[in-house]
Amino acid sequence: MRKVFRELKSLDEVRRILESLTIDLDIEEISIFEAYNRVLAEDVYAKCDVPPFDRATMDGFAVKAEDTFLAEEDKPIKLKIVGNVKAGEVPRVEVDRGCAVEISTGAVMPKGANAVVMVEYTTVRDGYVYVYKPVAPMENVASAGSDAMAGELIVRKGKVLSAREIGLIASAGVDRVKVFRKPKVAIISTGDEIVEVGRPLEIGKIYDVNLYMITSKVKECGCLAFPMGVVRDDYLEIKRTVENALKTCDIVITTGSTSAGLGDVIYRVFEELGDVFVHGIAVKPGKPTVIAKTKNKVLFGLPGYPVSALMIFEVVVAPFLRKLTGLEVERNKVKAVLQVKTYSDVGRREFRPVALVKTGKFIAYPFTTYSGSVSTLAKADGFIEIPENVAFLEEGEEVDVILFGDYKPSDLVIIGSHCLGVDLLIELCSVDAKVINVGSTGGLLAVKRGEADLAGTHLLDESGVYNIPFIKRLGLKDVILVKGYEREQGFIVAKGNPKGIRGFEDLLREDVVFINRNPGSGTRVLIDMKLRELAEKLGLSFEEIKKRIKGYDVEAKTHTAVAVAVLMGKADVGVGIRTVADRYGLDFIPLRPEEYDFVVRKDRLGKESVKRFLETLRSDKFKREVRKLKGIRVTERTGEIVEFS
Ligand SMILES: Nc1nc2c(c(=O)[nH]1)N[C@H]1C(S)=C(S)[C@@H](COP(=O)(O)OP(=O)(O)OC[C@H]3O[C@@H](n4cnc5c(N)ncnc54)[C@H](O)[C@@H]3O)O[C@H]1N2
Ligand code: MOO
Repeated sequence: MRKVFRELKSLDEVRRILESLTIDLDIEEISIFEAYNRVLAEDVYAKCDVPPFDRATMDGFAVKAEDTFLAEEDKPIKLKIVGNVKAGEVPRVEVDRGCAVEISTGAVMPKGANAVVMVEYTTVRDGYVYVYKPVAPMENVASAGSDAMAGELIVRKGKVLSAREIGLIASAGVDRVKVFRKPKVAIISTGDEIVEVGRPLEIGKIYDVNLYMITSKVKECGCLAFPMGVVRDDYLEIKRTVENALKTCDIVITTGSTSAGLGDVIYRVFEELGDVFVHGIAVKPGKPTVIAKTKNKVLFGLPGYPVSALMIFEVVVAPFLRKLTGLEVERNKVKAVLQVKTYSDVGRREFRPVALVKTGKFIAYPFTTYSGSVSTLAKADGFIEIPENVAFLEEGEEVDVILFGDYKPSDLVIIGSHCLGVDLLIELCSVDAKVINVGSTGGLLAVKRGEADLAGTHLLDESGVYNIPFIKRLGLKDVILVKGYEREQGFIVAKGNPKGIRGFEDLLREDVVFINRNPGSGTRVLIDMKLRELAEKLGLSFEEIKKRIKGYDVEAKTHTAVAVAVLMGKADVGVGIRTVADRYGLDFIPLRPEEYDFVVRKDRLGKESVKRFLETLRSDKFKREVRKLKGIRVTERTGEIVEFS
């Protein structure tokens, strides 16, 4: 019988349990060269005085301070130079009344002297030094032990050693320290479909993401990472690998095979090897997380989806590891304004990756992609937390964004419709650009609000004109349109066009399955325009035509998704750009060119990054390189500025 099954625990409860859990780590002695970011396991005491002697802190003359009291700028006092001491030397002379010894910074103060006059306030003539300014006793002198005294406690046990502590420890003559051993963490990926990067990818397989991603996170938390590779979805194999890992490691992290569909392999393995105390957390993503403990060891079973695995690592595993390694730090947070109304499941705390744009204040763009999207993670600057009892956050609401790392604003912000041509332009102009893909309309609105410097757009109006009607309709002022390039739109079909698709009439055939695009996309406008024309030609209503097309209701959100649907045989035909068809080795039947243009705010035209981007668009280099992306074509209008009122 299972002890627990999907009794979802709240995140707070899971954190509380983990907080009370410790792993005893033994102690090792290491050189201070290796001590950075390690946790001291013993108090460190100074072996000598720091500094070890009274030391001159300035270049000048060691004197008896009382000899200088009457010195004035226009009435210097005169002292006889009786010798000199350099840093590292044992002084061979003493300073008597009326005498001075030339001394360099860091040198031992000669007997009898109690202050140093800086060389700037002296002149030397005929074996005498003339002092123009009095010094007080101990002025420009650091006395022995003033930093630390021999036997003094200088750094306490538990301290995470930074460069500053290591410097202090070195000054006190301590070259080796006792620290806690770094926790050893094994990382295991599971799944029949997962292949280690570097191997060939067969159909149905995907490259491992989690092994590499989680290994990096483990290191970031100051632990020793032991990536153990990919294991098939097989109870015995997974059990054997986890058992093996437990022999040498303190913590084992698996990803995948947590969900009910697979008969809860990880749950069963963990239960066999330890005590499962978390089986499901009321969070999104990452609900199927399993956590168990055995004597002095902890097992984490993270869900397979990379976004889920990473988020659970961030909010559950990382705090636990960082407490062990002493690297615990408050996460960096910024306040931001939420750009769009964001829905969430009530009953689960949701973590939503966001991209940040700074326009005086921070604007947060939530990602709507599902937990499998790895590019989301690379593009996100951080994430927001939506509480369990909240069904949505309003547009404009202030949110806390927990940063993945340090946020650095980009030089160029492009928000709009995704295009491989834009990726190429950015590569060629080598500016630090942030690209947020929210579709053409979203891009125009972002330019209007000033969040984006420019937007890439390809909106076809029913009048047959691209972009300008939309710019006007959406009320964009003080912007210019820069003509971009043409993208060839057409039917994307399987290699060899097995269904013999030639035109929109073919979509009405019984044996043809279509894949549509989302409303609001330029492609959808084109599709509907063509279908209206067809309806007129056949004397049918538009509604009737729509009903007769199999798959009209199935909408893909991107060109790529259309191509993939065709590639996987889910649809026979869709409409998209040639570049994508080409990339997936699919056939392409051209329909008409689409005008992909850039809308730029006038107040950003002087910005270096914007200038570079537009120069690149007009460059010969772009013209040359863009040919490689079949289906994108520069025209004689590329780079032309279109002003309108
Ligand atoms: N019927 C149900 N199905 C699913 C449920 C559920 O409650 N009932 N939960 C869903 C949720 S939520 C999540 S999260 C996942 C968790 O499933 P698993 O932990 O079993 O993960 P897998 O099925 O093995 O993988 C999910 C997904 O991620 C890919 N993956 C796995 N490992 C890796 C890796 N190392 N690198 C890259 N990608 C990886 C895998 O191919 C799958 O596409 O279950 C849902 N289903
Ligand atoms: O728990 Mo899953 O992680 O929602 O995607």
